[in-house]
Amino acid sequence: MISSNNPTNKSQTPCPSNKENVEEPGDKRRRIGLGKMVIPPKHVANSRSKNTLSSVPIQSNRAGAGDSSAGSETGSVCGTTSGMEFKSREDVDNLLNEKMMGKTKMDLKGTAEQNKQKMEYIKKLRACVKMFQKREDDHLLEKEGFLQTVQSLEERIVEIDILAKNKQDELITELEQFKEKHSTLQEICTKEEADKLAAVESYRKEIELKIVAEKSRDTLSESFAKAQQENISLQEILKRNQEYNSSLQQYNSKLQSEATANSEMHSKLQNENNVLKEQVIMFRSKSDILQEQLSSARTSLQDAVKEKEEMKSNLDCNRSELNQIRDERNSQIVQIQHLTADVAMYKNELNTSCIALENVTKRIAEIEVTCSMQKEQMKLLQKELDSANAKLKMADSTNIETRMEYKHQQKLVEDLQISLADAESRILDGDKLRKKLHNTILELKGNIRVFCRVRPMLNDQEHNGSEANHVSYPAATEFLGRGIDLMHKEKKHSFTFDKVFDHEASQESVFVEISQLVQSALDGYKVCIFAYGQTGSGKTYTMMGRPEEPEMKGLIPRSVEQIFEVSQTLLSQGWKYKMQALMLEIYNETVRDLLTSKSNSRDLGKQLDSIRNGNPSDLTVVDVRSIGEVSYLLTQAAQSRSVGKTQMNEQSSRSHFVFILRLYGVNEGTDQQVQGVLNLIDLAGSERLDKSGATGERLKETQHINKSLLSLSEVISSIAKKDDHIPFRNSKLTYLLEPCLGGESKTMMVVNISPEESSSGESKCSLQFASKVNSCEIGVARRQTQMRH
Ligand SMILES: Nc1ncnc2c1ncn2[C@@H]1O[C@H](COP(=O)(O)OP(=O)(O)OP(=O)(O)O)[C@@H](O)[C@H]1O
Repeated sequence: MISSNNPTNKSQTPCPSNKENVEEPGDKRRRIGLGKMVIPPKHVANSRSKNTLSSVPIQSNRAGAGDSSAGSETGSVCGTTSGMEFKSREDVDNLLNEKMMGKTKMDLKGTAEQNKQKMEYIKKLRACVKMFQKREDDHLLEKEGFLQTVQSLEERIVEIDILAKNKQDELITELEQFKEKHSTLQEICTKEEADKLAAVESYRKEIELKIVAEKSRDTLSESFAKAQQENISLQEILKRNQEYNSSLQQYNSKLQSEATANSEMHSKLQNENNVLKEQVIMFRSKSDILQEQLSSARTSLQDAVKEKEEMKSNLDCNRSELNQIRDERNSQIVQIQHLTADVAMYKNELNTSCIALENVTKRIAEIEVTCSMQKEQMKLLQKELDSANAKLKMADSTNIETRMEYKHQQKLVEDLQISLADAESRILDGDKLRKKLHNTILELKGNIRVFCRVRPMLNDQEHNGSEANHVSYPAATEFLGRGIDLMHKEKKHSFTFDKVFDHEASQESVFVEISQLVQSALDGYKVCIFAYGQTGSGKTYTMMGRPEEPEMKGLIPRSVEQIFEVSQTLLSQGWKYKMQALMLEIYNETVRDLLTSKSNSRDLGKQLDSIRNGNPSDLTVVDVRSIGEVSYLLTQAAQSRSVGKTQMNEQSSRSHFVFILRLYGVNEGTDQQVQGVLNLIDLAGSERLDKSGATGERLKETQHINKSLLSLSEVISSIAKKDDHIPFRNSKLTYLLEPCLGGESKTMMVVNISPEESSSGESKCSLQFASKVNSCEIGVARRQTQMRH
């Protein structure tokens, strides 16, 4: 009985009692004839026919019912065998075993009962044989059907084979195509992979180059700063040396004047000495005379003493004579009195001689005192002379030392001057290298540089207790000075720019970062710096500042100062510059000249082409020769500019302010010519209409400002997407900025941010716009240089 596609299994687990599972061979044929895909394989068909007995349960009643001829032939048998069933091989075996249990057919001596049983048995056997014949017929029919089926199946198989072959061929060709495609794709893949690797490599190299360039820029800036420091300290040393030198010269001349005074004094003293010597000689001669007088007085005194002695002896003689003559005394008394008078006279003479002697002695003593005094004086003078000589000698030696020191200092000054010149040339070289590196970095980056500056809280805001907690700066080295984090609606937004200045950054520190860019204008580049941001965020402060206060000066006055100062120093290298200033504003989509009186000011919108090309006929172009002239023009322009009060800013710029400084440089030595342009732009502030509370004229202004800033953002988006068409002509502002944004110039944007939390939405928009600007590749700026004919 075939009830499934697995007859083998059926033979193992037949299910004869389950009639619902029984399937007629005819059914099978019908099933196969319907062409269903249940096709028994050949060997299954064979095994089925072979195992019919063993595997197919036998239903003799069905065989009997289905075969009328058998029924007629074995009618009695059927009658007696009704209900006889050969369900399985066991039934047949049982039948055969029944025979085995009884006597043999040949045993004819059995009872009638036995005969009846035999007849019954024979009937059964006949029924069994008939059933087998029937089954054989059925099987033959079935076999025929099977054969037909097999044939049709074989045909079908052949068809299917052909189809399969065709399909296989198709598949093979497809496979080959796929293989080809696969190999080409693999080639592309490997190429792509190689390109990717090359790109990654070149990107890595670029990053390395960038790092190297940044490092060398840093080291150069350091060495430049150092060189500047050295320069300053050398200049200080030089100044001090010069001061020291001049003080030495003063000291030297003082010493020389002292020396001449000393030599004058010396000669004077020598004169005095000579005079004194003459006096001494005179005194000596006088003394000699006095000595002679003294000796003659002494001899006369001796003579007088001798005379006195003689007289005494004479007196003695006379006394003896007196004694002798006492007698004769009376006669000789007169003689004695005469003699006494003579003695008295001699005594008087002696006294006068003594007095004269005393006088002479006194005079000698006086002369001796004077002489000794003069000797003392002479000694003193000699001492003074000696000390003066010693001083002179010392002054001479100090003079020599000073001269030597002077020479040494001169040598030092010369050395310092040489090293100063060396340092200056190194600074110049460093400057050149830095310029080159700066240009290389810009060329490598090829994009607009963007700085971000956060305004400090204004006084009244601080008093209101407003805090700028929502703005912070990442401390990671990678983002230090370049990153800014903004909290808006409890979400953190991080941005990175070329430089970020916090609220404490000074005007000077901002300018230092752009000074190289300003310098490029002198080198012949077009330079454009513009400030962008929400109204009241500090654009005008950044660009103009307060020019009257040195610390508060903004980028425009500082740039002008640098341009003029550097152009002066470049004179020594043969460069002569001519400069022209232009100032205009774009107000409500009209272009106005700010250097003409307000009454003369009219819309120059149609002249934007000529303004861009550098030959405007109606715009005032002023030749400027000094910082003062430009400052005057800036003040004039500031007065003409459209400014108004808004809810966000006391003094809000209601227009885009454009300051253009054209520079024409000629080098007399090399005949080289350069043409640079410095565009400094203070954009009007973006403003949310609901927040600004503007109405009437203010509303119109705000709408124009927002529209032109929107055009700017559309232009930036197009550049960032590298669109074929950039909508520069959508507004006057973008049309004017086209040369700056189109790759011809070195461009930098300062995005200004208000620190108040209430402005975080606008700050986010500004920072997002700035990021987009930062990612714009605008190409490489070209230097405008040529040779003079
Ligand atoms: N860095 C700063 N330090 C000190 N004060 C500042 C700074 N930046 C801006 N301010 C002050 O903030 C106020 C607004 O600044 P400013 O007028 O420059 O803004 P703005 O962006 O030009 O505005 P608007 O677009 O309306 O013209 C001014 O009073 C200015 O002096």
